[in-house]
Amino acid sequence: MTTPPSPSESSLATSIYSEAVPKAASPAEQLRLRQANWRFSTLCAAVDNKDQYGSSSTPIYQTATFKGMDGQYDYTRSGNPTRGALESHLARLYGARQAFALSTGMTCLDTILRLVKPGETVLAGDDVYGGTNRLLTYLSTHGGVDVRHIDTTRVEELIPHLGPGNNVKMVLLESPTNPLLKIADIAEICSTIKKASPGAIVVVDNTMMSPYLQRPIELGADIVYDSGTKYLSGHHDLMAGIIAASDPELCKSIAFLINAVGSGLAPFDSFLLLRGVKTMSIRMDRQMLTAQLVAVYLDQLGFLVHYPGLKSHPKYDVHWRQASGAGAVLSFVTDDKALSERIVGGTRLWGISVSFGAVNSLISMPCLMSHASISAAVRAERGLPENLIRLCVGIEDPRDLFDDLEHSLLAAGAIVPNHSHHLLSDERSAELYAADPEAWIIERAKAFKRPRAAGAMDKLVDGVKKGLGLGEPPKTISGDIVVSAPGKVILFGEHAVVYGVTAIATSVNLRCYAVLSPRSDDKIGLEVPDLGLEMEWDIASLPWNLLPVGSDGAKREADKEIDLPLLNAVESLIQQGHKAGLGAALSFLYLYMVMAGGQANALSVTLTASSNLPIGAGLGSSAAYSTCVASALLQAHEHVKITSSANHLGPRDVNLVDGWAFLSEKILHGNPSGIDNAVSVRGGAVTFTRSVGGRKGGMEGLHGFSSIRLLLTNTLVPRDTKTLVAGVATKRLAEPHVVDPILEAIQTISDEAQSLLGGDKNVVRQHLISRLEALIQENQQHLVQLGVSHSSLEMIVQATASSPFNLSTKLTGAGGGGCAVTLIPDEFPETSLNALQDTLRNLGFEPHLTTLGGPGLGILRSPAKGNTDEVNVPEEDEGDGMVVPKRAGLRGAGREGVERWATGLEGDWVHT
Ligand SMILES: N[C@@H](CCSC[C@H](N)C(=O)O)C(=O)O
Repeated sequence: MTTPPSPSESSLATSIYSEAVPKAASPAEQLRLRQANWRFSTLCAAVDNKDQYGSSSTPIYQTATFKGMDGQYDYTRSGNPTRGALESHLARLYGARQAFALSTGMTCLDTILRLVKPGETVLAGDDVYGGTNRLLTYLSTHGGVDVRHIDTTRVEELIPHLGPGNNVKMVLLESPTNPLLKIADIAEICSTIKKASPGAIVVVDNTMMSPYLQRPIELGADIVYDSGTKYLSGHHDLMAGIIAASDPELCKSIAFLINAVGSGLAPFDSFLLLRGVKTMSIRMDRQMLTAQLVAVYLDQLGFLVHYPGLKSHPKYDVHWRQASGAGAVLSFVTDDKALSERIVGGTRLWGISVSFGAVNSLISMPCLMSHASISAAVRAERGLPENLIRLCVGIEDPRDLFDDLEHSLLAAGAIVPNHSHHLLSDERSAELYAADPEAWIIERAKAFKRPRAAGAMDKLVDGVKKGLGLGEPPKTISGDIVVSAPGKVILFGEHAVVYGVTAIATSVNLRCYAVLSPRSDDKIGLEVPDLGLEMEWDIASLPWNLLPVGSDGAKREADKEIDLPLLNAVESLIQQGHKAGLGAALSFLYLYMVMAGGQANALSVTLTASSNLPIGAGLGSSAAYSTCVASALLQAHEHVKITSSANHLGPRDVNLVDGWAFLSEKILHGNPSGIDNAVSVRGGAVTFTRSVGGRKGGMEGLHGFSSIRLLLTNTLVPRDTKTLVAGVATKRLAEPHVVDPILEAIQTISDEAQSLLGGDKNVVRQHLISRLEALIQENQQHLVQLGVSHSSLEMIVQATASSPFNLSTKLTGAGGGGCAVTLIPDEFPETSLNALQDTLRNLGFEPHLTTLGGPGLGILRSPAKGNTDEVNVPEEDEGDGMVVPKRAGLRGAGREGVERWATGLEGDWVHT
C-alpha cells in the first residue's frame, strides 16, 4: 500500500511568531501571541478583520479613489483596504514578510521577471507551465534576457551555469512541475545558488502545492508565487496571483512594480479570494485523498503515472522532505495520442478544462491545452509526451469519479475486463471502501487490465509460424553499410546573415560515422554511444497506419513538411529518460518509417553512430548525424547505390541525401536554414544568403581553394543561440546607426572572402592566407561590437594572437561561448602548434586541429569481390583472427578513437 504521510500540522505558526513574550503585552500583542499557536487550518479561517462596524467578513471597498491628502489610501491601483486585508492574511500563510495580490499568476511572473535586466540569465526548468515558457521565450526574444531551460531535478545541472563568466540573476523553479510532476530539491538548490552565485534570486512557482503543503521561503527561496486562481480560491470563479517575499528590498521593488504597472487585484476579486482561502486546507485534504486513490488505481492498471504520492516516484523522498502533501494534480501516459483523446472525450463528471485547484475534477491533454503554446518540436525535445493526460482532482465523491473514469477508460479501449478477477460485489465494495479506501481501489483495479498492444496477436501467430519454420524471414540488408559526414564552421557572416548579409560556411574534418548493420529479429535498433542512447523497437509496433497518404516503397524524395500526427506517434514510442537522445531517436525512426513507406518494405537493421564533433557547440554535429542517417537508409533501400567504378557521388544522389538530411534537421531544430546539411552533404565551402526584404537568397558552392588548416577551440561555455540572436535584434532596434554600418562592413568581408575562396586563379596562396587572416580579425571586431563575443572567446583571441603565435581568431556561430576558429598558415611550425594547443588546454579549453573545406558525405566501398556492384563491407579482423563486427568497433571507439576506427576499415571511401 502506498499511503503517504498525512498533511502535517503546520510548523508555520511557530516560525513566524517565535519572538519572546513581552511581560506586559498590549491587546493587539496578546492576540498576536495567541495566534502564534494556531495551526494552518485555523490561520486560513481566522481572517484578522478590523472593520469599523465589526463586520464579520471583510467589506468590499469598491472604489477607485479615496478622499483627502494624508490618508493611508489615495487610489486603488496603489492600495485598497480589501486587497490590503487579503495581503496581510496571505503573508501569514506564506510565512513571508509581505504578500501581494495581483490580477493573475502570469502577472506575478511578469512582475518578478522585471527584476531581470537585459544580458542577465534566467535558469528555468525544462518542464514548466506553457504560459511560463511563453513569457520566458518572449523575454529572451524581445528583452535580451538569456533564458536557459535545464533539468532542475538534478542540482548538478545548475553548476555549469554558475561559474565565472555567467550572469545568472534568477533561478525559476516549479516543484512539482506542471505537467510531469517532477520534483526539484528546493533547499538544496537555494543553498547551491547562494554559495555559487550570491547575487541570484530563487523564485518558486508554488501553484501545485499552495502554502498549505509547501512554503518555499522557509526552504530558502527569495520569492514565491502562486496562481490564486487555483487552490487558494478553489472555485474557478476568479483570476488572481499572489507573490510573497521576505527581503525588504525585494518587497519594495515588487510593490513599486505593482503600483507602477497597475497589476494589483481588484477589490471584488480580493474579497472572493479572501473568502476562498478560508476553506483551502479542508478542500485540499479531501482532494488529495482522492488523488492518491486515482494514482494508485492507474498505476495498478499499468499506466505510467506521475504523482509524488506514489512511492515509485523517483523523487518521493525529496518531495516529502519539503512538502506535507502530494497535491491533487497527477498525469499519466497511454502511449497513444488518439487513445488519450478518446479517454478525455469520454468522461462526463471530469470536466475537460485547463487549470486545476477547483472543487470540480478536471481532465486535460496538456500538449493540446495548457502547454499548446510550446512548439511541438520543443515539447519533443523536452520529453513531454503528446499523449499525456492530466487529472486535477476535485472534492466529488471518489466513487462517482471512479465510475466515470473507468467507464471512459473502458469505452476508449484503454482497459478491458480481466476475466481472471471478478468485479467487486456492491456489498464488498461498500465494506472495503469504508474500511480502507486504498485497498478498495486496488481490488477494483484488479477487475481490469490494459489490452495487449495492437498487433500483438498477429505477432504471436507470426512467432509460432516462424518457430515451425513457416514464417517469412525478416527483411534486412546483405551487409554493413558504412557512411560518414563532416561538421561545419561558419567562417564569415554569422549573425549578419539574419539581415541578408552573405555567410560563408565550410566543412571541417571532424566527422560523424555510422554503420547500418543487418539483424534478423524483426526489430529496429539505434545506438548513439555519445548520447548514451541504445534503443530498439518491434517493427510491427511502429505506427504504420499513420504514414501520410502517398508514402510508398518507391518514394525516393523527402517530403518538405513534417507530418505531425506521425511525428507525435513516433515520439510516444521513445522511452523517457533519454532526453539528450530524444531528437536523435525521433528523426531516425521518422526517416526510417517514411523512407520504407510501409511495414512491408521495413528492414530489420541497427544504426550505430558516433562522432568526434563536439555536440551542441555550433559545429553542425546534428547535420552530420542527419546526413549519416539519411545516406545509410537511402542505400539500404537502394535509392542510392555505389557501383565498383564510381569515384564520387553524382548530383542526383547528393540532392536526394540532402533533402532527407534537411527533413531530419527540421525534426531536430524546427526551422533550420539548411546550410548545415548542405555543407555536411557536399563538403567544401558554400555561401549562403537569406532572402530578406524581397532580395533573392540562395546557396552557392565555392570551389577552387585547397584545404586550409584550422584550430577549432571549444570554450565549453554553453550558450543559447536564440538569446544571442535576439540581443543583436534589440541592439539594432535601439542603435540602427551603429549596427547597420557593421552589417555593411561584414558584407564587404564576405564578398572578399567569396572571391578569395571562389577560385580566383590569380590569387597566390600566401596572399589568400594573409587576407583571410585580416578578414578574420576584422569580422571578430565587428562581432564584439555586436555584443556576441564572450570573455572565454576573447581569452582565445588573445592567447592565439600573442607572440610567438601571432595568429588570427574569431568566434564561429552564435558566439557567447561555443567555439572559436583560428587560421593556421601553411608554414606554421608543428612545435608551435603543439605549444599553442597546450596553452589553450591549460586555460581550460578544448582545441581540435582540423582542415577547412574537406570532403562531404563519404560512403565506404568494400574491396572488390569478383564483379559485384553491391556495397558489402567485410568485418574487421582484429589481427588475432578475431573478427569484430564494425558496429561493435564503432560503438566502443569513443570520441577519441573514431578516426582511428575509420582509418582501420578495409575498402575505399567514395565522397561527394
Ligand atoms: N489558453 C490559456 C491556457 C491556460 S492553462 C492554465 C493553467 N495554468 C494550467 O496549467 O492548466 C493560455 O494559453 O494561457
